[in-house]
Amino acid sequence: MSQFWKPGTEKPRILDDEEGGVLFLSSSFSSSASGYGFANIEKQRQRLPVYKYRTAILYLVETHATTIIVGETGSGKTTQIPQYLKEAGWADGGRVIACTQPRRLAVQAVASRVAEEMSVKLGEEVGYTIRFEDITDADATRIKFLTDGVLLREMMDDPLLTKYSVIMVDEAHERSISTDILLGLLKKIQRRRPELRLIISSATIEARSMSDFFRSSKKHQGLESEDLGPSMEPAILSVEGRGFNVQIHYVEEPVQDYVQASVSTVLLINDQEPAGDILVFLTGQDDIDAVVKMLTEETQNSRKNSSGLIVLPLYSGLSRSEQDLIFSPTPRGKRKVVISTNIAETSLTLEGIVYVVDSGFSKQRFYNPISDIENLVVAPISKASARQRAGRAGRIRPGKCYRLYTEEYFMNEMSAEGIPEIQRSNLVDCVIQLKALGIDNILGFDWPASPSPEAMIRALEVLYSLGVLDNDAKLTSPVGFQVAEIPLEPMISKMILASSELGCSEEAITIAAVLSIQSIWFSGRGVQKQLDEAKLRFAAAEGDHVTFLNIYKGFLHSGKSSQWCHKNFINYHAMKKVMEIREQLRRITLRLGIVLKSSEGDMQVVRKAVTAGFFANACRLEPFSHNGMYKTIRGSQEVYIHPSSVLFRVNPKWVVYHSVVSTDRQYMRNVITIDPSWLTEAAPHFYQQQRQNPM
Ligand SMILES: Nc1ncnc2c1ncn2[C@@H]1O[C@H](COP(=O)(O)OP(=O)(O)OP(=O)(O)O)[C@@H](O)[C@H]1O
Repeated sequence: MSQFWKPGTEKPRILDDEEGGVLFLSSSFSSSASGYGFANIEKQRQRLPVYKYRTAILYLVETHATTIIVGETGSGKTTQIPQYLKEAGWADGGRVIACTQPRRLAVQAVASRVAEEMSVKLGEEVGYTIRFEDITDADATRIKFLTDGVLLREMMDDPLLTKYSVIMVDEAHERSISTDILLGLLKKIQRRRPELRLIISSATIEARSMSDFFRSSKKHQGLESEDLGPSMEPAILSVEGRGFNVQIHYVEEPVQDYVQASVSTVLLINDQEPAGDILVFLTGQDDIDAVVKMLTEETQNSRKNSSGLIVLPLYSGLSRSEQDLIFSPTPRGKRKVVISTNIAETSLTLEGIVYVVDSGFSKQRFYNPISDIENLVVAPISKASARQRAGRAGRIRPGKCYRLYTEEYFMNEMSAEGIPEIQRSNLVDCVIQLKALGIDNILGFDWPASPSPEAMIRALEVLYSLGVLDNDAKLTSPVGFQVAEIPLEPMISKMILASSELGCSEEAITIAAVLSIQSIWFSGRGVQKQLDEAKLRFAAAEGDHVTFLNIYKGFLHSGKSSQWCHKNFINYHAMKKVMEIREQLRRITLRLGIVLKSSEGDMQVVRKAVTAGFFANACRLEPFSHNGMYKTIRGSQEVYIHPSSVLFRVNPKWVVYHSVVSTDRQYMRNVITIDPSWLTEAAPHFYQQQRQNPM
């Protein structure tokens, strides 16, 4: 491999020695630990770098309201600290220790691991909660893993999060939108509950700014403690040492096509490297499915070595059984290749992984408040992400990471850290959550990183037009509160509420369930023709949402058959997930007093309901356009119908879309035809200007 790859020279450091006030201890894996597997879990726990800091961590948590822990990936922060806290009595007297993660998959995986380490049944003493899945026991659970989004939702019922004694916000360096909102709110809660302990754990050196963030509040509020309570000054602890050594290799020349390059790299590793599974980081379902297909063909074409490859995709929305395959042990003589989005980037330990292939890209959200479009864009990752990705190779033995970019690029061009999600997202969701928690002055909210005022104003405007906020920017009753209560994007929730009045709530919850997952279609290179033919069998002239209803009906008719899905190029596991989510939504809507009713085939009301939620995403086909160019009504942005839509090349005059992805152009995904008069009916305020200037 040496003619394509060269070993890297970088020696990453965790924290600057010059940083004052940082408590340093030193630890690393002992060399004897580098074997394959340990005698038992307890020994394994004690060999993690974080173990040497156990006493220090417990001391700091006891004496400080906020402790910031910085440690490299694999040092044991996530799995060990909650257990140390439990052992030290922080879960006594019915109290609960919470540990948040930005990603659902990480929550499930880490909870399973901790339950295993503690020899308890998952869902009892150790449990987890993610959206649409609660594996906890209200009486028994003492350590609870949950997504940061779920903890935010819990605040709606219990604003001071009274059942928690310690909340550990893990992977804070990822700066997910929910983590940032959570940090702002936790800071507020601490003022009311000084006994609550916070642990902010991060893999990068942002500790200093995080500490300033928590420090400023106490000083401002004059809450510097004078009694015997914990110090309000945040403590910072740097856990040195990480998992096993990971050798980094870079390409010598930039690669043109990372999909092709990932395939060749996997095959090269398979040909030339000893046993060990491979984890490949790509950007989304499309390129993952393409690589899975190319590698699967390779194994079937009986290349001498590649027949032993087990190729598995990994992206959000996989079913439990598909996930289990990823985590299950690799059979003897085989090599697993997991092709993943960045959901495997943090907190996951996939036991057999020895090799990581990093494309250097991920799909990221970028919102432009001027055009009012939130794009999902394939963009370069940051150094922090690259290190996390490499870290997946050194979890239980030494590993290697192959970066599909040059060392020079890594050193000189890659940004150190990503932009916090809150500064590149549409804020509709975030505003409604804060409003539901009674935070009225959103512009004045204490953010770890301030979102742009333009994005905030746009969000307030959309929520006002959705009927969720009133003239005083307070949640309306009942619509605003109901929208906040449904754990979906506010526009989808509004569609469901509108459907109740229009008599098509059965259809609306089906559409909502399908929109909540990535795609129900099977995809992959080389099957486009069959896929297009399959789509035609269900395609509805009204657009994708009605097509989803046809598919759902067909699936039910088939007796929810996997063969039926296979024959029609529909992803069976995705359909099972749709059924699960739909069932949950049915329960939630019933609780909210929404009467479930079918429109019995009247698709006009269904389209009206979609418009009532998604009016802000309305577009008109440009007159005389020969290439299917649309312009958004608000913002006048150029957009096109995505080739995956049943309306691709049909190009009806008026449409609303669910989301936009950017590749060579801005493409609308999930598109439905509308009558423009419904827009002014649904959102008179929003379309005021267009009325003055007739459409
Ligand atoms: N499911 C598992 N099977 C085997 N070992 C595991 C498992 N989960 C964790 N470990 C071991 O525990 C170590 C520490 O994992 P942990 O997730 O606590 O680290 P971390 O410091 O939080 O890293 P990250 O920032 O990547 O989450 C792993 O490197 C691995 O050696």
